Amino acid sequence: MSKIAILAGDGIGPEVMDEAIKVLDAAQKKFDFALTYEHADVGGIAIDNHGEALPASTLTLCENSDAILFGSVGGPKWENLPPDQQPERAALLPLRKHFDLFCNLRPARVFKSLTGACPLRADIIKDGFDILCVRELTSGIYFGTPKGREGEGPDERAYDTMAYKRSEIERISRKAFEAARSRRKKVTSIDKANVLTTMVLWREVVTEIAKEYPDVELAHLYVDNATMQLVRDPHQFDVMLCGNMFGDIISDESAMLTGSMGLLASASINQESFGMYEPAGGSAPDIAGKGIANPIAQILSAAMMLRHSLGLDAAADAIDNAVEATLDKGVYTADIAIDSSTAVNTKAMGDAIVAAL
Ligand SMILES: NC(=O)C1=CN([C@@H]2O[C@H](COP(=O)(O)OP(=O)(O)OC[C@H]3O[C@@H](n4cnc5c(N)ncnc54)[C@H](O)[C@@H]3O)[C@@H](O)[C@H]2O)C=CC1
Ligand SMILES: CC(C)CC(=O)C(=O)O
Ligand SMILES: [Mg+2]
Repeated sequence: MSKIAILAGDGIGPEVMDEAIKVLDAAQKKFDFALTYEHADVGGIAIDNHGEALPASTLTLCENSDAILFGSVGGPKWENLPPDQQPERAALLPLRKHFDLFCNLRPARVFKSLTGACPLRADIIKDGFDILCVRELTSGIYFGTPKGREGEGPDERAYDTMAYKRSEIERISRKAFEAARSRRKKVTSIDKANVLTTMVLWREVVTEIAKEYPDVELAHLYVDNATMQLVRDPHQFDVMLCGNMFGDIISDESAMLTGSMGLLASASINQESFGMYEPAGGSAPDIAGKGIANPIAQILSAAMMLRHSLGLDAAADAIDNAVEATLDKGVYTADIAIDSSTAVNTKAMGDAIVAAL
């Protein structure tokens, strides 16, 4: 019996989480394993209910669980709080840091039946694409110190620090090369070594680690070129190895290439394979409460949880296949439907995936 901490969070989080739990329930019946769920507040809802974005009780629940299934946090209601009290900075980043979830895996591939939802020309995606963004998640500019704000008037200034330790680059690089070994054996490291000293070290260390993996090809790209190459020819990429901020940006871009932000799952894992599983997108305040969000990113994140933290590969594969079969049947939420009059809602998409499973 594995215990799952369910942190649905804000905006569309609870809506898509309900569907992921439905799919996990169906997978348990089919594959004969047992999960227990315990729900806790995180993010804006936790600020409203407990006065802080990451209550101690939520953190304790996560510590006592086998994995965390996370929705999303943040939204306009909490945007005017002091920055260090806002859901993203006071809950999401501390959770990642607390559990040392340095390895963020964000797989983006175009489903055959969704090539029409990809914003690229048909001739560019005729060969499809299958990219794994391996993003460093607990360091870089999101965590570097000092960060702050000082002075006033025209001299007022604000600053953040981008810093990486050699050991941090080494461990995420190894994850990228290991992942590439079971894929198409190519790592493209994304940096800005022509301008940033941190990225000079990044490139040096990635190049050194590559020597441990002579069977894997290594290429380096500056991030500006990489974002351009991604829309010019996504098929050229296998594993994209990125620091925290560049991976954040590249993964949103690759999500849209698959057809929608609502399709991109992610796993945030530590060295012991403990993980938090979360859609790559956010709380989507523009569609929250309407019941129309695409639950697939949350459902595929749940599948990643079964695979990476619970060793239930067959069940994870079955969920992946059920999602693909559902899309093949032409069941689309509004974000991926070419003809919006045929779009189904969040719940109907979840039901269709359960039926396919
Ligand atoms: N992991 C997390 O909890 C994250 C939280 N955020 C927070 O979420 C809030 C909104 O951020 P945005 O920049 O608007 O990014 P967002 O990812 O929430 O939304 C961007 C666009 O993608 C669409 N979208 C996202 N998920 C979707 C889904 N499942 N189905 C259909 N459409 C979907 C939204 O409707 C919106 O048009 C902010 O407070 C932000 O800080 C943003 C990213 C990650
Ligand atoms: C608070 C942000 C770092 C969350 C985000 O945009 C992400 O992880 O993709
Ligand atoms: Mg992001």
